[in-house]
Amino acid sequence: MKIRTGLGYDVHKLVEGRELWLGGIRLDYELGLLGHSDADVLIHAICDALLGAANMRDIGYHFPDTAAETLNVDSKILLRKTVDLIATKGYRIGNVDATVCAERPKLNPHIPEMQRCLSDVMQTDIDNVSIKATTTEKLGFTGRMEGISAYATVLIEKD
Ligand SMILES: Nc1ccn([C@@H]2O[C@H](COP(=O)(O)O)[C@@H](O)[C@H]2O)c(=O)n1
Ligand SMILES: C[C@@]1(CO)OP(=O)(O)OP(=O)(O)OC[C@H]1O
Repeated sequence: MKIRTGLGYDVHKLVEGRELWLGGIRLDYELGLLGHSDADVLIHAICDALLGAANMRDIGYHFPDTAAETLNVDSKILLRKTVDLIATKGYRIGNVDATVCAERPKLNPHIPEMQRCLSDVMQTDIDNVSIKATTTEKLGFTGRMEGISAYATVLIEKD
C-alpha cells in the first residue's frame, strides 16, 4: 500500500453580519467568518491537506475566489469535489486530524456533529476524522477574536 501525508492551514476574518460555518455545520454565534465562500476555515484546511498529500496544488487553484460558482458556496461541496479529485489519482482517505484555533465560541459540544458531518461528506468512517479546538490564550489575531484559523493533517492511501 502507498501512503502519503498532507498539511493544510487556513485563516478567515471574524465579522458581524455573517453566519458562522465550521466543520460543515452552522454555529449559533454573533460573529461569522468572511470569505468568498461560506468561509468554513476548517473544511478549507482539510481540502488543502488532501490536495497537498496528492500533490494536486491547493483549494484556490481548483476553486478560485474569483469564480461566480464559488460565491457563497457551501464548503462541503468543495470538500466532496476534493475527495473526488484525489480519487482520480487512486487515493482514498486514511485519516484526518485537525485543530481549530478560536478564542470563542466553545467548540467542544459541537465536535461530534462536525465529525459526523465531515465523515459523511468524505465517505469515510467517523473514526478517521479527528477534530480538536484550542484557544491561543488571548494572544495574536485569534486571541483578539479578529479571526479563526485551522490546521489539518491527513494521511491518504492507495493499494
Ligand atoms: N474554541 C474552543 C477552544 C478550546 N476548547 C476546548 O478547551 C480546551 C482548553 O483550551 P486551551 O486553549 O485553554 O488549551 C481545549 O483543549 C478544548 O477542549 C473549545 O472547546 N473551544
Ligand atoms: C474557498 C474559496 C473559493 O470560494 O474562497 P474563500 O471562501 O475566500 O476561502 P479561502 O480559504 O480564502 O480560499 C479558497 C477559495 O478559493
